[in-house]
Amino acid sequence: MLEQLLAGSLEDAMARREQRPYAVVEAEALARPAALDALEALAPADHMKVIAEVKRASPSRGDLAEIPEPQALAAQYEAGGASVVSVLTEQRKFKGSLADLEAVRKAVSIPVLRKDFIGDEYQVLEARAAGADLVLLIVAALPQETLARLYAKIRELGMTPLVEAHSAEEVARAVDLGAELIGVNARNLSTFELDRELFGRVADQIPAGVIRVAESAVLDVTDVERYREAGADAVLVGEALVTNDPIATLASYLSV
Ligand SMILES: O=P(O)(O)OC[C@@H](O)[C@@H](O)c1c[nH]c2ccccc12
Repeated sequence: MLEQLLAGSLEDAMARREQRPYAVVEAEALARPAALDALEALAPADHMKVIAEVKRASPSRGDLAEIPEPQALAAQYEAGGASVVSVLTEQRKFKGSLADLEAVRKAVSIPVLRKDFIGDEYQVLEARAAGADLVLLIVAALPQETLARLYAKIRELGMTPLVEAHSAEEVARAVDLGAELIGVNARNLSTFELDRELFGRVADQIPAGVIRVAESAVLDVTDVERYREAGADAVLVGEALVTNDPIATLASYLSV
């Protein structure tokens, strides 16, 4: 499934590239004001930080919410105290788009993450051109050399890579890249199975000074407490925020 998701995102990107060549998007990316400092926004604090996700649907959970105005939801996230807004831009299964990201960028002044299946520099340029400050890199999706190349490209454009792992081996590869922001996804993107204990098992492998994000399967405040006890600096939450009152839900998570 992960291979199909990546192949679909790359195919969609190559279709856009026919319309908007590399050099055009590169010029747009370079003309943007500097990216916001995501490491500062997510720096460890005396409470859990939240990366709040704009997420309409997923292959594992189906349709979640319509979100006709992603910018309005993102503004609520910011008002509710989120540190970063994550925008799913994958179209086929998550029903997102780069237009969502652009709309969100205009509506908030906190850092914005492009969440997609990234495998090519062109997608990184698109992210910056649309106003992203962070880009997700999924270790399981790519060989190490490709990850290193994309990691460097994201940094070169002033953005922060969020490097996502789903096993001890993948955390080691994220650390090898020099990642300063590592996400441990409880959901296996190949099988969609959840492993809620994974974060706790691998957290100690993440060096001091690296920001640790627990991703997926936060359904209530007890999940946030569990991740906090296991050493998470931040949680990345989608479903629980798009299916409940985002402001009240964020308030409860930020009290942890
Ligand atoms: O909706 P949830 O269970 O709160 O999960 C959010 C986020 O972790 C999830 O959307 C996610 C994590 N890694 C990904 C990679 C691709 C697509 C989606 C994701």
